[in-house]
Amino acid sequence: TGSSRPQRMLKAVQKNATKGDPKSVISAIDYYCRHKEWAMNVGDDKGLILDSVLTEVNPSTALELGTYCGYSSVRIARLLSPDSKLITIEFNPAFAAIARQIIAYAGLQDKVILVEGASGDLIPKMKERFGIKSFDFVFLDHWKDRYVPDTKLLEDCGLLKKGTVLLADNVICPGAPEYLKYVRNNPRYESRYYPSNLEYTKVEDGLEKSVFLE
Ligand SMILES: CCNc1ncnc2c1ncn2[C@@H]1O[C@H](/C=C/CNC(=O)c2cc(-c3ccc(F)cc3)cc(O)c2O)[C@@H](O)[C@H]1O
Ligand SMILES: [Mg+2]
Repeated sequence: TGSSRPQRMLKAVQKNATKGDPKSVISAIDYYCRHKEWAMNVGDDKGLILDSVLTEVNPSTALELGTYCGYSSVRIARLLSPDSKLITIEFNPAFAAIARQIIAYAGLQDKVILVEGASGDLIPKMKERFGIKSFDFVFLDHWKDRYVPDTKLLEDCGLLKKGTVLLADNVICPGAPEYLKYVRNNPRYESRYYPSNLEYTKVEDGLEKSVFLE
C-alpha cells in the first residue's frame, strides 16, 4: 500500500530540513503543503499570530489539543523558555508516530511531551500524571465540536488560572460557532478575534484568543 500524507510530510522534512533546526522544519512543511500537498497544519500565516501570542504569554506549561503531524508543536516548543514544557494530546497512533519523528527532527523532543489518547480522557489526568497545577497557554486545534466540552473540562479540572490564554484555530473555517458563542458571551473570558486565512489558501479563517479571568 502507498504512503500516507503524514508520511510524505515527514519525508519532505527529512529531505529538505536541517536536523535540529526548528525553523527549517517549519519552512519545509510549509513549502510542501503550499506547493505539493495541502495539509491541515495551522500554517505560516496563522503561525505568525500563534508566534506573537506565545511570545507575549511566554508560558511555563502549554497544552495543545490535536497534535496531528506536530507542525504547531514545533512552532510552539521552539519559542518556549528553557524549563518550559508543551504537552500535546493526539489520539491517532499513526499521526502521533509521525509527529514524534518531526518533533525529534527539530530537536525539540525534550520540550514536548506527546501523549497518545483522547483529550476527554487525558485532561482529567494532567495533574496526577504530569504534576501540572494549571496551564498558562492552551492551543485548540482538534475536532471543532470538541472545543467547548474540552474547555469546560479544563475549567472543571481546575487547569485554568487567572490569565490563562486559550488560542483556538479554525474559528471561521471549518468553523467553531458554538465555541465562539461560549467564549464571547462569557464573563469569565476576555475574547479577541485575529483575522487571517486558512492555511496555504486565500480562504478566510482566524484564531480566537480568550483570556480566562478567574
Ligand atoms: C475526540 C476529541 N479528542 C481528541 N483528542 C486527541 N486528539 C484528537 C481529538 N480529536 C481530534 N484529534 C486529533 O486532532 C487532529 C484533528 C484535527 C481536526 N482539524 C480539522 O478538522 C481542520 C480542518 C481544516 C480544514 C479546512 C478547510 C477544508 F476544506 C478542510 C479542512 C483546517 C484545519 O486547520 C483543521 O484543524 C487529528 O490529528 C486527530 O487525530
Ligand atoms: Mg487547524
